[in-house]
Amino acid sequence: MAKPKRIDHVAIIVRDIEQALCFYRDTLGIEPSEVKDVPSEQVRIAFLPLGGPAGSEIELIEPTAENASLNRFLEKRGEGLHHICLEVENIEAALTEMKDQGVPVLDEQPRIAAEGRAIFIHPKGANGVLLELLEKA
Ligand SMILES: CC[C@H](C(=O)O)C(=O)SCCNC(=O)CCNC(=O)[C@H](O)C(C)(C)COP(=O)(O)OP(=O)(O)OC[C@H]1O[C@@H](n2cnc3c(N)ncnc32)[C@H](O)[C@@H]1OP(=O)(O)O
Ligand SMILES: [Co+2]
Repeated sequence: MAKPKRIDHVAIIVRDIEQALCFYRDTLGIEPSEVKDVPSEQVRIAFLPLGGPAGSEIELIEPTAENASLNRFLEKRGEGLHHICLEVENIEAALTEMKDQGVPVLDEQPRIAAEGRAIFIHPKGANGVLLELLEKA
């Protein structure tokens, strides 16, 4: 069983990363390790690490204009929790296991994520929460 090892990140969708950093960095005091564009996902991401190497991250995601799905999310629901990412040992094994169990996965193959390879599970298969399973690079 491809049991997840740990929470890798909790992703919060925002309209403007710089504005969101006024709270997460300047008020809460969590220094971003990196802010970068991930063109394959049409997003800009800020990583806010907590708890050292074995810890987790808050991931602020800002969709680019082209990302219809995430912009629809912002229109419908506003800013807020977007997905939770769980680290797995082997992403191919996790994908096979999810498909064998009839879980609605959004990927036929693992996709390139910011820090490894990932698959997504549709919220309808995970009690209303979008789940990302990630094998770290
Ligand atoms: C991988 C790179 C990076 C990293 O960590 O390294 C990232 O994490 S990038 C993150 C951005 N990428 C993704 O989110 C990829 C996976 N997501 C998708 O494929 C879509 O967003 C999807 C399929 C979850 C929803 O897209 P769709 O076009 O089907 O959206 P709809 O507007 O039609 O919504 C359908 C239905 O689902 C609800 N919904 C949508 N998003 C979420 C969500 N994040 N959490 C919970 N529920 C969600 C939406 O409200 C609709 O429900 P309804 O009751 O009909 O209103
Ligand atoms: Co993510």
